[in-house]
Amino acid sequence: MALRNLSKLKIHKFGIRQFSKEANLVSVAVNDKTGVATLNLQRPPVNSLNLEILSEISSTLTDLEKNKTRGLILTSKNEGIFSAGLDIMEMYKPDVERMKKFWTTLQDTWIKLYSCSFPSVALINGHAPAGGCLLALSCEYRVMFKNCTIGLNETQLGIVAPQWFISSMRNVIGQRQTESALTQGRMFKTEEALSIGMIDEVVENNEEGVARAAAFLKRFERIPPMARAMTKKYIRKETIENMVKNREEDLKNFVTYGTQPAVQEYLGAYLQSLKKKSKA
Ligand SMILES: CCCCC/C=C\CCC/C=C/CC(=O)SCCNC(=O)CCNC(=O)[C@H](O)C(C)(C)COP(=O)(O)OP(=O)(O)OC[C@H]1O[C@@H](n2cnc3c(N)ncnc32)[C@H](O)[C@@H]1OP(=O)(O)O
Repeated sequence: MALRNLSKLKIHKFGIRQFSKEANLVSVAVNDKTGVATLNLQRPPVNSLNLEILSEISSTLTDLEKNKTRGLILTSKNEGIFSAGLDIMEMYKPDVERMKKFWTTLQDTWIKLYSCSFPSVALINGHAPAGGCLLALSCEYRVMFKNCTIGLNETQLGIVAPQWFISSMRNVIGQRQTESALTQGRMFKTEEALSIGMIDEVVENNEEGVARAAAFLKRFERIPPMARAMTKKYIRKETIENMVKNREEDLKNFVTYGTQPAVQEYLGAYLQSLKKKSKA
């Protein structure tokens, strides 16, 4: 059954039900027995995050919150790529009004994911550069496939990861590792990411990944949800408040900095290198 609004969702016992948003850039499967929702990113070819998919992720998170979901598994329908990060086309030769809407929607999505009351796991079943890494870092637990890469590679593109991207990483792997990783724009292989605590577990395949994600969520079965949610809120409060307080300035920085000729040149060259690679 396709539903436009998950808030109309009625939970039946047992079974898994699939829901797709109107444009189908994400789909949601709710396990009626556990109340756990799996949110699949499905924007071929590489789940790059443009305005439309971010809007769908954002509204899905609102719906899941309203429906008191018991947990979230964030993953990709496109095995091999979790998400290629922000869609560079949103930043290259941009229409400034759309660019503003795009960034505001990214901010909203991050706030909702970072502060969601339910436990969240990223099942990283493929590469997760930049914005893809940000989504994963915003969850509470990360399970990752072998032979993939993850990291905030912005400096390699000649752009700067905003403060809240940096805080999201620092809160997981600490100041020293973050400084070293971000100044180099370093992408970590799965085993390296595990060794610095950027991810929590390595899995062989999707079945094992889903099982490990479910096992993490099960840890909260007997923890009163309100106590859990308040604790998470207190722990993440400072990071979220900093971002919310500065979001207007962050938007201004993004537009001012992102439209500079030197930055546009870097982005253009990077896009070319991606295209050449895919044609080789
Ligand atoms: C002072 C304060 C300043 C504050 C603000 C300033 C700046 C803002 C900072 C903005 C932050 C941005 C964060 C980001 O997320 S930027 C995006 C970074 N992403 C990447 O670098 C990933 C690039 N992609 C890859 O590495 C690979 O594509 C891959 C994900 C590993 C997948 O590899 P593969 O399966 O081999 O696929 P292809 O490489 O062949 O790609 C297929 C297809 O998709 C296009 N594409 C790939 N990634 C993106 C992308 N992120 N955006 C748009 N398009 C992308 C690629 O060009 C191919 O297209 P064609 O088929 O047309 O050739």
